[in-house]
Amino acid sequence: MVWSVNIWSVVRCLLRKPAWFGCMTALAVSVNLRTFVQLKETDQVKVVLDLPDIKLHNAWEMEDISKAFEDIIIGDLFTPMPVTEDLLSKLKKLANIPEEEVSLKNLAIISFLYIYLAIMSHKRKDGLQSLSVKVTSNLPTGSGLGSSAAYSVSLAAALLTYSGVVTPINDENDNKYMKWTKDDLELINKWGFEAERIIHGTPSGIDNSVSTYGGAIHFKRVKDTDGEMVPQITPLQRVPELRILLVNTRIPRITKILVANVKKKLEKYPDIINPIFDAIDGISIRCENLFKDMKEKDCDHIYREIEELIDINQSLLGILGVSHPSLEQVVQITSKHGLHSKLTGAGGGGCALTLIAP
Ligand SMILES: Nc1ncnc2c1ncn2[C@@H]1O[C@H](COP(=O)(O)OP(=O)(O)O)[C@@H](O)[C@H]1O
Ligand SMILES: C[C@@](O)(CCOP(=O)(O)O)CC(=O)O
Ligand SMILES: [Mg+2]
Repeated sequence: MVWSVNIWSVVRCLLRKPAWFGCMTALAVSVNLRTFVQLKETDQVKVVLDLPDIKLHNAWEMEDISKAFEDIIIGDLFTPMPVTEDLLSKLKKLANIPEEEVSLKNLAIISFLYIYLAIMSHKRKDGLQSLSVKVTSNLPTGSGLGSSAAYSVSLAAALLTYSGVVTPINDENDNKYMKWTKDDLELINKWGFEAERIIHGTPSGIDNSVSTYGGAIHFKRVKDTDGEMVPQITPLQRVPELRILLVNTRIPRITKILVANVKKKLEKYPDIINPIFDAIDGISIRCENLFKDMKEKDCDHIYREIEELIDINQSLLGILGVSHPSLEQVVQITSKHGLHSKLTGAGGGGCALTLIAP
């Protein structure tokens, strides 16, 4: 049986805020770049992970996988157990990955094993089926366009669908891509978030949310009745049609490391960094209000203000240490043509986005 699941991918909001801003506001919009997961039942008595986009092909003997199921219990199917250091060590051991080695390939393997073991452990009473899992994407990986979220959410959706936990719904108007009910999407998003925790360290949840729901969202983490910080996801009422140029500097970077560095800076200079977070929060909120005011005509003054906010945002992200000379070069070059650019995602290289105002 071959399954194929396609999930929206994520391009950063105009005025991005990174994960380290626990309760900050962020706007994120998705574009129609897809990540595809293909599951194939095989008789190889193995679990195969095929990631051609990063030139990775791994296989685990079913015997090792069965042992892992005994040793690695990953909580309840409907409330994913948070990823602990102990769980990560066990997953690294299963994958023969050295404890301290952080690489895109390793993060892809560990996040896959986490999702596979967690979800399939509830299906194994029917006997372990050998599977080949292939992931491909239209998104460049490790480039600040949220490919990790699309990867995490697609794997969650595919394995939850394959194991019968969620059920795709038919949409006669568009049967090109699989769709799910709101409740199923919520569960897919929860698992996607846990996998993002492996890849990002301390993600806010915005990337997996916009990968799951598509469209454009206002994202904020708020305190619930138990005092827990939980994501508050509100679809944006109005997103004007903006023309955005994405430039990929092709400078490789790892979000997990960038996020950790900003966290260190926050711990070292809380009185300096927190006001920067507040400033970027204000930019996101102001931008959302500008979007609401954008009508079909005479938006020049609004575009001018968004361009100014992009410049301020880029400078503030530079202070946080997540720009890069290659990104600054894009800012300089585009500014010579009267255009305004900022980094996307966690920065450090990867992509810059430029607003092409009419
Ligand atoms: N198509 C893909 N194939 C394999 N791995 C992928 C794919 N898309 C994303 N990933 C994984 O997602 C992670 C990308 O990490 P991250 O640093 O967050 O960059 P991004 O800005 O793309 O989200 C890496 O572990 C990468 O291997
Ligand atoms: C860390 C974060 O802010 C940016 C990550 O984006 P990317 O992985 O660089 O595309 C995402 C998040 O808020 O979790
Ligand atoms: Mg990412």
